[in-house]
Amino acid sequence: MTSRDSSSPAYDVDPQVARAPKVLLHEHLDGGLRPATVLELARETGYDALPADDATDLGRWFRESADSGSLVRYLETFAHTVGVMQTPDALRRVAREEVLDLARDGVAYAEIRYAPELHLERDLTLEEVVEAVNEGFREGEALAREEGRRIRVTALLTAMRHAAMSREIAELAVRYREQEVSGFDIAGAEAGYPPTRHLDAFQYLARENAHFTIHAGEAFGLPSIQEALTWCGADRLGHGVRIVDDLTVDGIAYPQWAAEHDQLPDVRDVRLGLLAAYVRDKRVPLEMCPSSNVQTGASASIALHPITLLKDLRFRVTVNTDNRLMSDTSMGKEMTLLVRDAGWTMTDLRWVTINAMKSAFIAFDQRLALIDEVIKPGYAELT
Ligand SMILES: O=c1[nH]cnc2c1ncn2[C@H]1C[C@H](O)[C@@H](CO)O1
Ligand SMILES: [Zn+2]
Repeated sequence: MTSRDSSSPAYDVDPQVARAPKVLLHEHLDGGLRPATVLELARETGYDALPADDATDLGRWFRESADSGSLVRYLETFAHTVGVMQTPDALRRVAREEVLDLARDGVAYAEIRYAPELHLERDLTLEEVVEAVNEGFREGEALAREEGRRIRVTALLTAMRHAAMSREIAELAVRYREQEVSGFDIAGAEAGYPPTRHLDAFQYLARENAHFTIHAGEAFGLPSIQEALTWCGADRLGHGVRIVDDLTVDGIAYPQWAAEHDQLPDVRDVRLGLLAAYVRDKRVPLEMCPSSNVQTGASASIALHPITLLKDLRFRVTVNTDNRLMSDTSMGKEMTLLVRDAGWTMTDLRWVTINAMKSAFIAFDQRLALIDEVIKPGYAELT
């Protein structure tokens, strides 16, 4: 059984983790709605296909449906969030609330991604979608400031890997680069849709000196990671968890070793293949999302999630939520789980937070300022 035990008791965010400044590089706008907002927007916009009519039941439905052990089935749940995000007001509200929720979770900097092409059912233009979301992000930042919380959010524009709009979306991202759109991504079902399908978009972005990340090494293994990095030139990997397929433990391929052991290996027994060594040597940021991976079957549990091994091997690991609604999670919860189930310390959390800030798509001086003025002092205050 690879899916998460959905009957496990609710747990609280560790109080010290709650106070720590956080950086989030991998969160989907359409995966982070409040259940009550999904219900209200459905009512307002006439969307009548929701599977529950009460916020608690709906939240549970999303989490349990996403607990399928399959990325493809996990992605089916997005029909209901995307379904209610088809008007400027709805997009603005969702964006505003997400920023506020992240700020309350202690997030100081976030890159939130979404696929503009999924929000055209009611004749919005791609530009109208981006502008509505941007307005919501700015409103969310202002509301957070009123609560005494400082957060900055930039957008990543995603193209769906099964579709054929990546070049257009890449151009859109470049057009809005001065308006807090910091990069580009491809997402959706991975198997059967290799990153090189979108080479034209990536080569365009490279010519424009623009940044992009690619969902790779989540539901499909090393060839996807190899293509994303060496053919497409991705700055970061979305998930990248399957890079462990290129490790050996005592001469045994890691997946086989892991199937036979109920623990993580000693790092001294681990050897890196050429691709894994390349990822570590080049400091390629891995946008890892532990709970999401347990739900889609990429990892058996948080305790056995490769993020801990990769951290101990000093890969450039970052911790992310992916989809707070589908995983019933937050940055505080992901970090608490790593402390509780995988033995992480506050020093580890500080390290991955600085890793994430270094790997963000905003300008170097701005990243440095957040590290020196927010993250380091924030962690110093915890002790
Ligand atoms: O973890 C994921 N892997 C691949 N695609 C994903 C994941 N989470 C969300 N998506 C898809 C579904 C959304 O509708 C889309 C844009 O945010 O991205
Ligand atoms: Zn994702």
